[in-house]
Amino acid sequence: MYKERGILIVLSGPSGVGKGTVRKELFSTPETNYEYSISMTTRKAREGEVDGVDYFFKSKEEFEQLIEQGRLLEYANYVGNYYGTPLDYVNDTLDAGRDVFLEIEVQGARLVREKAPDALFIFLAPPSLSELESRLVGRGTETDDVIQARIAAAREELAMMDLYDYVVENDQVERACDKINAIVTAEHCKRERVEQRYKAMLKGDL
Ligand SMILES: Nc1ncnc2c1ncn2[C@@H]1O[C@H](COP(=O)(O)OP(=O)(O)OP(=O)(O)O)[C@@H](O)[C@H]1O
Ligand SMILES: Nc1nc2c(ncn2[C@@H]2O[C@H](COP(=O)(O)O)[C@@H](O)[C@H]2O)c(=O)[nH]1
Repeated sequence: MYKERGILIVLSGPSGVGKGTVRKELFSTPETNYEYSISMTTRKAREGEVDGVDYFFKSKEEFEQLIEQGRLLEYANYVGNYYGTPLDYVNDTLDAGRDVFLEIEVQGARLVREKAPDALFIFLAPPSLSELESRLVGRGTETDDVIQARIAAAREELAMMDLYDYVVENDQVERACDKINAIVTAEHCKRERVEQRYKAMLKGDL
């Protein structure tokens, strides 16, 4: 039986905007029907992060081997570390008719746009630059140098938001989640093309 391919959902935006927080909130409810693609990274695990849950933590050599073997849908070198999306997991899950959710930075999202133009691109925007900075500082997981580098990157990343299908402001986590779920539901309605099935039925083709 023909099975509709899942939708590749790409949530992107600057560091500290709340992508991880929004993603965890989305996945904490049983109604959420997406599969989260766990990324590979060469970054060191933060306190409490678990290999195979938060990321697959890799050495630089291991990561470069994955690149050479073509096993990543996309990857980026972001503020001194590699981050990438496993290709087979994404393809197998989409082929099984399940939606896949990527939470990635902006360079990577651009590469996905080239390789999978039918993906759904959502940019998570902060209420303001100063709020972005205070979220990044308040998280307390990076050194001052890294925070400054991420803020510098954020200015360039924010300039890319009009390349996305949708921009969702993360003023409140629950509100942002509701909007993302609504966008995905609408995208399913669009792709199901119910009206074409009706037209075929009315013509007697089905
Ligand atoms: N809507 C919100 N209002 C206030 N604080 C928020 C909101 N969303 C997230 N935060 C806080 O902002 C900080 C950064 O959030 P988070 O780690 O989810 O960002 P991120 O975009 O995933 O960052 P990175 O790209 O660096 O992984 C966290 O301390 C989080 O609790
Ligand atoms: N291009 C990709 N970016 C990714 C991927 N997984 C995570 N990320 C993004 O990297 C930055 C930094 O993450 P952090 O965990 O060190 O704070 C952040 O914007 C993530 O969304 C990926 O597979 N590809």
